[in-house]
Amino acid sequence: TSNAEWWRSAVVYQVYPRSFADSDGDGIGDLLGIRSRLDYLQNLDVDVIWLSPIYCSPQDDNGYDISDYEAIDPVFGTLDDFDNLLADVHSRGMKLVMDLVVNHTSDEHPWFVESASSRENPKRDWYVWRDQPNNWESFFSGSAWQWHDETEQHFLHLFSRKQPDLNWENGDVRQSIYAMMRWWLDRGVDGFRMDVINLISKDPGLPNGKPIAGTPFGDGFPHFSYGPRVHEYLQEMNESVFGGRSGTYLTVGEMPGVTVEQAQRFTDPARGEVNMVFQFEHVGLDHGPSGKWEARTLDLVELKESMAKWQQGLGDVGWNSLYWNNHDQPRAVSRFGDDGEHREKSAQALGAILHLQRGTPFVYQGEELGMTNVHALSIDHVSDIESLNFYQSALAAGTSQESAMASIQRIGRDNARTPMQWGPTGGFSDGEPWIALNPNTTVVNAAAQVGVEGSVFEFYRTLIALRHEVPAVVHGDFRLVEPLHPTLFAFERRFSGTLLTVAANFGTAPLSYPIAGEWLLGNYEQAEGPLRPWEVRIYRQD
Ligand SMILES: O=C(CO[C@H]1O[C@H](CO)[C@@H](O)[C@H](O)[C@H]1O)[C@@H](O)[C@H](O)[C@H](O)CO
Repeated sequence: TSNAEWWRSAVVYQVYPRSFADSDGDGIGDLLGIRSRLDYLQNLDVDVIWLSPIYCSPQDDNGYDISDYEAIDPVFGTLDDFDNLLADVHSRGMKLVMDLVVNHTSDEHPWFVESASSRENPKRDWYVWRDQPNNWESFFSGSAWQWHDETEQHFLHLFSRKQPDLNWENGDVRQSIYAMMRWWLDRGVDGFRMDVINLISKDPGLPNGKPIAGTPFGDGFPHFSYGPRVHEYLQEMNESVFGGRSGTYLTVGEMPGVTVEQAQRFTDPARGEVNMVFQFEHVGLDHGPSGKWEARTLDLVELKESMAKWQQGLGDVGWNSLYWNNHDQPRAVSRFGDDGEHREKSAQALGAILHLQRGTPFVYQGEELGMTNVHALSIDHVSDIESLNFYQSALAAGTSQESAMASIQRIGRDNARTPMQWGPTGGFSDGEPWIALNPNTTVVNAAAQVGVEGSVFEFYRTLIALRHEVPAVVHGDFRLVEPLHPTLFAFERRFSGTLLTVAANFGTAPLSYPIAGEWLLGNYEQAEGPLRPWEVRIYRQD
């Protein structure tokens, strides 16, 4: 890999600052807390740290509603704390990527305050105002439009009412965002994770979406998820922000609904847009017809088919990001594995299946420990705006509290946001955490795993070492084997004479699958014979 494309052989660790490590006992994680845990991340040997938003924000959506892009929210610390953290990260040979949230701002951002002050304000056109709303629904339930009494118009917010969408058609908006990004690059950051960046271009005229049965809304998604100018904007951004700079940066675009064909265009290096995208196909396979809140049984054959399609689809052009979970998705081991009897083995099997694929793996904080979903006892324990809005609208639509709570317990975002489990009593904070600790911290915690052979942590450390040492892990092409097998997930990676074979048993019934070559790694002690419950084996042939 040329240095220019260092991100192809990198492993990224996502930190959710609110829940990672609290240094001042206020119950909310912060920058000094993250800094105090850099030994842990260096020991795991990750290459990049992605920080979810730490900017000034009313925290309506936990920081994804920004009121000042060039200031650190005091709850997380100061710009000095940030500079010191960045210097420390760099001195350890790691890199740091910021979260770029520019499809929308907070309604408390001065840009919106000005825009809302009067119809004549020069920044009126920085946002999307209309006399008449269309029928688009917000991602967080309800209409995507909010009436504004003072200026008697509606403004667009695809997410919460406190997250008005920016109007990217306006060149001044774009130039202000590019200047802000350059400001952070000048400060030394190594790239950006770009929030819902495929939503920034809306279809002209903002046409109504196809009506959604049983709701007053229409499906606006096709009209803003791949707008006519999205490629133009990303190329302009790339040129204006990264053009002419000697350094090379990691850019990953979060793109709900993106297809393989679109991703080939977004990540083709020749087009100068982004290095990789977060696609959502595999994290939508257990969504029912009406969306994420309706359960659908996950089928391994479908999961394999989806992953193989993306592996092959971006095999020649472009590049994949690889992830099982993040701060918006439930915990991987609870969703795709078995967080009961086989928690450790299934967490390790999931880790191997993801990290041995072609692309850049993202580890979400706590995934390397096999952290699980938390069984939120009641709506009073829920803090995520998406879940709270869903609960309200579900009850208004006649859903029972039990069934709405069951959906939130299964797939709500708070499952990913409980405090990092550093020790048997938690170790996240000396104060009362902003969100309840998962009581299984007594058994699932870093102190019980770091340096302990056979632990999920040590297994993840070995997977990351494999990517750093074995070129085939980075560059090998991908071939799925036994695609229709209901419990076997197996594939091959080939690169300049090396063949890696990965085979995992996604069940508990013994599964025989003989593999040729030298046994490289597994989550059980080495043994021939059938694969045991949630066993994964990696073999190498040269
Ligand atoms: O697609 C997004 C966008 O998420 C990004 O954008 C959202 C708005 O900024 C923010 O809430 C998320 O935290 C951020 O990652 C999610 O809202 C997703 O659809 C949903 O949460 C899954 O249920």
